[in-house]
Parts: sequence; structure tokens; C-alpha cells
Amino acid sequence: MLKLEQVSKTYGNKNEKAVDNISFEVHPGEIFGFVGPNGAGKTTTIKMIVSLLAPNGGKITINGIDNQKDILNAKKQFSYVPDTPELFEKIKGIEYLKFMADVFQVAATERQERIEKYLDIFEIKDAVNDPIGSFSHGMKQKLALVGALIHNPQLFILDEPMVGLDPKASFELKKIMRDHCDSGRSVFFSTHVLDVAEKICDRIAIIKKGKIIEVGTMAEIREKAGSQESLENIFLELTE
Ligand SMILES: Nc1ncnc2c1ncn2[C@@H]1O[C@H](COP(=O)(O)OP(=O)(O)OP(=O)(O)O)[C@@H](O)[C@H]1O
Repeated sequence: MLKLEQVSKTYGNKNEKAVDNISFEVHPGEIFGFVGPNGAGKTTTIKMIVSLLAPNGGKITINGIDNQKDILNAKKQFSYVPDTPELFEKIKGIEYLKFMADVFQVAATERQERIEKYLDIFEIKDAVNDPIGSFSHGMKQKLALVGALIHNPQLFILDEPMVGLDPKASFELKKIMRDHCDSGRSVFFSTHVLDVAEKICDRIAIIKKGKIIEVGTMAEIREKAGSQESLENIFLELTE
């Protein structure tokens, strides 16, 4: 579903690589967690996957499509919710959702169904007729999530999705992520919330100073670390 092969990124004329020759794969039906300390390279990696940044080297394929050679078709395969969604403040929430449905050419009945379903789940049905500028941070995040789910993407990419969400929304999002993968699609997300990653991810990659230092299921990570500890404890040991 998502494949990174020897991907690197250096910003400007910095000496150090923000992302250094990383490779991993996210399979269909998988929730894949991407964890690492501040400045490790998570957002840089995500921005290269979604074609907001061009890598200096390596190859990224999404659902078999090279995201440097065929950007438009690669972009049709995924949805992306950044850590701080920047939405059009002057338009109404519902106008944003219709715009997203238009961009991804979602048929009328499906868009109606999905918009209603997710507005209900995230409890922002009453707010969507107001300008986005009047939304709280959490409400904007919920709207961005609904907008990203409208075309039922093959790959759902989220950067720090739990930050700013209330406990109910966070619970619902985790359920949506699982359902999404149970239907054969995939989720790739970065997080600092390690107990959530441990609980919901099928596989996890740990990045440190731009390099992948561990990747696998929790059982595989525990085995390699020679420890039965929590992801948090193993993470702290590996990233010391
Ligand atoms: N626009 C930029 N220009 C120059 N350097 C950058 C830029 N964005 C990120 N970096 C550098 O690249 C490295 C990786 O940053 P990145 O934001 O990818 O890390 P992260 O793992 O997402 O961190 P965090 O958990 O703090 O969000 C850091 O050293 C950072 O200073």
C-alpha cells in the first residue's frame, strides 16, 4: 500500500539529513504507527509521502504509484490530515466538505451518506453551517478528519491526530481507523502517545535522528529488544 525505499531529505544547505535513507512498507489492512522523539523526522517523512516535499533521494510508491512520477494519481490514493490543519476560515464547514467531495469526485449519494455519518460521529453537525473561522481548534481538526474521510481513501495519513481532540473524538477516531483497515485499506499515522500506538497499531516504526531504528509488530519489537516491557519503556531505552 505504501512503500518507502531508501528515502532521504536534507533541508537547504544543512549538513545533517532530516531523513536518512529510510525504507519500510505499510501493508493493506494495516494500522501503522510512526513514532520518534521531537525532530526525529516524522513530519518530514509524512510531507514527502504526501508530495508536499520532494525527497533528495529514494522512491515512494502509494498503492503501486510512484509519487514523484505520477503525483496526481498518487494523490488520489490517500487523504492527509496534518498536525495543525489550515482550513479556509471564511467559508462554512459544509462548504469545505462539499469542496473536498468535489475535488475527489465523490458521487452525490456517497458524499451525503459519509458527511452525515462522520458529522454525527464527531458531533459537529450543528456547527457546519457556521464559518470555519468561528470553530475551536478541536472542531477544525474534526472537520479536517471528516473532509479526509469523504472519499474513503485507500491510505489514511495522519500527523499527530489525537492532539487537540476530546476523549470521545479520540475514541471514535481510533474506531474509524480500525474499521478503515478492516475493510482492506490502511492507516499511517505519527504519534507521541505511545500507549495508543501500542494498543491500536498492527506494526510500528521508530525513527531517531532521521534513521529507522526499529520496525515491526509489538511482539517483534519486544523480541528484538529482548524485553517484555511496554512500547514506552522500549522507546525510551532505544532513543536514549
Ligand atoms: N522547514 C524546515 N527547514 C529546515 N529544517 C527543518 C524544517 N523542517 C524540519 N526541519 C528539521 O528537520 C528535522 C526533522 O524535523 P521534523 O519536523 O520532521 O521532526 P518530527 O519528528 O516531526 O518532530 P516533532 O515530533 O517535534 O514534530 C529537525 O532537525 C528539524 O529541525
